Amino acid sequence: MSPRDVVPTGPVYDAELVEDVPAIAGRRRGRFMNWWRRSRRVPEAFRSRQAARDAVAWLLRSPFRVMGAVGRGLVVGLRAWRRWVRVTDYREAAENAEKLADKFVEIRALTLFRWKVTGAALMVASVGLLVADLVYGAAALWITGGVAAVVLAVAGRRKDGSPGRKAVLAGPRTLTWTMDPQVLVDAFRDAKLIGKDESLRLVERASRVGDGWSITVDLPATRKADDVIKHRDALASALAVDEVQLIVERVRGRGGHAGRVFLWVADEDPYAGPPLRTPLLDVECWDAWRPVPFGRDARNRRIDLPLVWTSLLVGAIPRQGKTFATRLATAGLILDPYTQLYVFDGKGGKDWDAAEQVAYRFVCGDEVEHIEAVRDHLIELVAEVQSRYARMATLDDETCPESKITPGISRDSNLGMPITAVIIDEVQVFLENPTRQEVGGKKTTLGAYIAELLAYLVRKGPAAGIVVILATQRPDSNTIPSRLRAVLGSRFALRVMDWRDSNIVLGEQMNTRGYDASTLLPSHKGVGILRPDGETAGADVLAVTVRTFYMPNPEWREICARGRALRETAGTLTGHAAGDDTTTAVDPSAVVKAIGSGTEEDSPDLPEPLASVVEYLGDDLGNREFVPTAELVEALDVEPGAFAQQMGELGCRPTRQYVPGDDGTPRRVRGYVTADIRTAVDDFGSTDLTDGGSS
Ligand SMILES: Nc1ncnc2c1ncn2[C@@H]1O[C@H](COP(=O)(O)OP(=O)(O)OP(=O)(O)O)[C@@H](O)[C@H]1O
Repeated sequence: MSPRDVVPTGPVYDAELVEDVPAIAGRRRGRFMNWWRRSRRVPEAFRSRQAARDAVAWLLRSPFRVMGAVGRGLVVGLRAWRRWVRVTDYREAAENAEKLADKFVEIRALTLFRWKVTGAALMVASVGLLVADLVYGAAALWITGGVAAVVLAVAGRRKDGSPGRKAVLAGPRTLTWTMDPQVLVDAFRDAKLIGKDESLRLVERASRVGDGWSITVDLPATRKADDVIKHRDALASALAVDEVQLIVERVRGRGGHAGRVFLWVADEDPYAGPPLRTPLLDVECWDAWRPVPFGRDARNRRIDLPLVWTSLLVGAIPRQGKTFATRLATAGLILDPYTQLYVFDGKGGKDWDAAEQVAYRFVCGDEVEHIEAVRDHLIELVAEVQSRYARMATLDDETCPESKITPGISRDSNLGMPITAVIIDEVQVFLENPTRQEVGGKKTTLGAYIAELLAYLVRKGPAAGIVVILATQRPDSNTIPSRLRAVLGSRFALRVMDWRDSNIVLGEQMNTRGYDASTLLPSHKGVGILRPDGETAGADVLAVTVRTFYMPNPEWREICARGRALRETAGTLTGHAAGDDTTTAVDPSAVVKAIGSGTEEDSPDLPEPLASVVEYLGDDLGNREFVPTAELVEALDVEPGAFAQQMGELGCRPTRQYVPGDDGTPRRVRGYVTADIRTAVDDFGSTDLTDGGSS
């Protein structure tokens, strides 16, 4: 740089301040916005930015809407006048009665008369306006024009149901219906949830709740809230929002009834955003008897999962958060030092290795020796359940009021009946093992025997303090036999392949009740449908979509380490974690007797669509005589022609029978006699076994 490049400047002082006007203005604006959002004086509805934006848009649009209404009013007025002047009603009546020729002269005279009336009225109006203009000046014309515009705007306002004047709104209607509930009524009609002539009754006005709008409505008499839940996606489509944004719940108990619906429409995807941290990390220990914090629902309410006195099945396709969800439920039990843990991992990765330091029994792997070890531990536990019942019978009524474990019993080390949790990840690895073995003189497979042992523990164990948690990435009917599935109390389905798998996890016909885990988005990791055990949760809702808390490996390890420290302090560290893997000697015949015949071969796989029909009907297969084809086609979501053909090939031919219609009068419909379906199932079973035997 040459000296010529240096430019002379004035003196520069230390700490010279430069007034930053935009920054100050920005700060003031920020302060004002802060005050606006927090002040109690500003109504809740005005605090949201979206509401403010909407109000401004509404204001800006209103002149155009008025002009539009005036234009429509003009057209409506002209049309009405034309009908009147042409005596259209009289003319049509005469035409209908085929007397137009007779009445022609009369109609013509009336038409002429009405034209004259029109002419006279126009003359009077023009003269009146002229006089008013002369006497009162232009103001009279303005006032008359204004009044006429108001009259025309009222006549031309958008009214529902009038042909050609139906509101057509673009984009999401979420905010529109908060101002004009008629839009909500239209959406219900479009979704066919209410009839054309029916309407809704608003129990409460639309209001802001969390990051969304909520409203409670009463359906017309005879319409059911359950149907709205079932057809939630149709309503979401009519409201032009994604179905994950629309929450529909029945209002139950006091103030609720079968036709009262609570709707909540989220501003945006409620399951997006950063993962949620589990509150268990903030506690030193947890009481296993308390429901474990599991996640949050769309409205950000915490969902807790009771585990004692129930069992849990978690199902999902891979990489959706199944192991994470299972570990979350387990974490609550780990943080209770009085809980005994049997941890079996069929995957054999490192997902569960941290639990080894707290587990009473621990198996990780999918080799035969691992599966046999699991079987032996389960046999040990079945014997323990029997022993617990025997010991509870000897306790006095004060310690054990019913034949059920209590918190006091579970923590009394002298009684030796702690809450014992069996956690099995990738349970299909154990249930599908085909190694033949003989149990109680009958031939079976290792997998089938494990299924029987688990079914016993799930059925009989809860009252004796046994909690069974099973997770599988193959929630199909062959993997988890129905006799085991049927007794599992709580269910959690993350995303699965199709509605059948969803029903296998959540329970029969849950898709037809509006709960289908195959509709969850792949991007929603850790989001699933929780169907809590009705007995323990006392929940008002049948099922709820939950975004589980996120507990990655470091936090999981921290919880396990904390669990170990708690057990060391309480002196409850036993079994595998304490380096003791000796299995208690058990009399196998007593176990076989306990689980009953329990060692049946699995029933053969039925071909589709018979398997789905049998699954859909469940107990109804034995209880009902006839099932309409339309019902099956809708429930199974199949193409009617192909369905009838496949059923025919399996020996089920449709017949016609009378069934009660919606209004109670009998209707004759096509359908299948359940006896035929049962015969087809039996026939298939015997053929399959014969084939199997001959091969
Ligand atoms: N609650 C959650 N919030 C956010 N992300 C999650 C949550 N739960 C799980 N995930 C993400 O999903 C991924 C898969 O989770 P996880 O390992 O539990 O799946 P999985 O169903 O057990 O898979 P696999 O069947 O292969 O074992 C995790 O790596 C994690 O990043």
